[in-house]
Amino acid sequence: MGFRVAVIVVAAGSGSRLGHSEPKAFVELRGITILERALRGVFDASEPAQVIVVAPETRLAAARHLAEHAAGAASGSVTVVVGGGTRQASVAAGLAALAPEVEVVLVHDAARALTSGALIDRVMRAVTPSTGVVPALPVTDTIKRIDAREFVADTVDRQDLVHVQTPQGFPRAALVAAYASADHDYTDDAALFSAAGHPVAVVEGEARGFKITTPWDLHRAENLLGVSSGFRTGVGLDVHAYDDGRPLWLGGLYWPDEAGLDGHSDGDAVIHAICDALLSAAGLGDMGARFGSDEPRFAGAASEVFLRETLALVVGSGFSVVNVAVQLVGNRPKLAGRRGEIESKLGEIVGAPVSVAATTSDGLGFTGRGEGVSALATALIAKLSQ
Ligand SMILES: Nc1ccn([C@@H]2O[C@H](COP(=O)(O)OP(=O)(O)OP(=O)(O)O)[C@@H](O)[C@H]2O)c(=O)n1
Ligand SMILES: C[C@](O)(CO)[C@H](O)COP(=O)(O)O
Repeated sequence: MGFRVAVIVVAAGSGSRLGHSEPKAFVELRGITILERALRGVFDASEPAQVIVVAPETRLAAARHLAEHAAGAASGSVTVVVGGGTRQASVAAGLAALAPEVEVVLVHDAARALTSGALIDRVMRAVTPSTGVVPALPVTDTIKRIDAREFVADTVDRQDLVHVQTPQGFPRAALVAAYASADHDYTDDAALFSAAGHPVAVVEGEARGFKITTPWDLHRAENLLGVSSGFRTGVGLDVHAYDDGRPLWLGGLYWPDEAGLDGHSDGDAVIHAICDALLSAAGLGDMGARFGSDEPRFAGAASEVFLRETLALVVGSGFSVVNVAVQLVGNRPKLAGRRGEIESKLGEIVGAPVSVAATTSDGLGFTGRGEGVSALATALIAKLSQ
């Protein structure tokens, strides 16, 4: 199938101002990478397009995988190419991969992860055989020019100022020619296109199309995606008898010189209670239903495995964990000395704060008689908007 339109999504930047160790487009924004979120907007546009993702050399396979995932059932084709040392070089690499039949090219920053399909449509429709298009919004702050000493030199009239976003759309032939003759680096494609003598029209941008540049922007995007249909709580209880012949695993830690806990897996009551709390909060049943004790692969299993699988189920159902609290009831082991260790180990797996408390039952009941332990956990999770 031939495409009239191509969308080049530039994702090869390092994101130095964001300050993460991985390239910015591969940083997660509420469990989904910035690149995949940007691509969802692209695939939401009404006209199917050739989508060209420009990625860092080290992330080509990941970019392809994310793009195919974002495409889902949408029609469109995905091409992934290696980016360059500047945004402009990355766009040039994308232009070199255009399919022959493409007439209109949109260039879009992966960093504008929340841009809607509607804005992409608006830009696509406004491009003519001779005119480029940029989405723009009015400047709302007062703009000052400053001097070398960082003193205010003057106030700029903002009446005719806008700030521009992406995608920016262009007629293919004129854009390719403008890129071929560009003699210096421009901060956007429209500037390069204008410098080659072509007109650029403005369409209305959108507030959610802001560029994720700094940690503050990422935070803002996270908040915008935030909770859409409220919080849910869950509760989980687990009980295990002591077994002197087994090693003790509790709270994801190994406890030397302590009697172990009986069970089909390693008997880690703290983790099991947390798994049940998370599953119940998400309405996903319980551990028995999900990780049946009749399954040989769970015999003697480290309970960390259950927690990781539980998390995948919860997150896969569109939830994010807000926090987890768990209390152990038992005479041994004494958790206090290793509380921080447990909280940080489990918090890392859960991706949210986990607080751990412990108590004895004052000699009462099976825990008081030293026959075993029980653990009670609660979880708070939030449904995310997609
Ligand atoms: N060599 C580059 C530089 C930037 N970009 C892309 O251009 C878009 C806008 O760039 P910006 O947000 O400034 O990203 P970075 O250059 O990665 O950020 P920084 O300047 O903070 O390092 C981003 O989607 C980025 O991935 C690119 O593909 N290739
Ligand atoms: C293309 C752009 O996003 C339009 O606003 C912007 O110019 C990119 O600039 P940066 O310096 O690469 O962040």
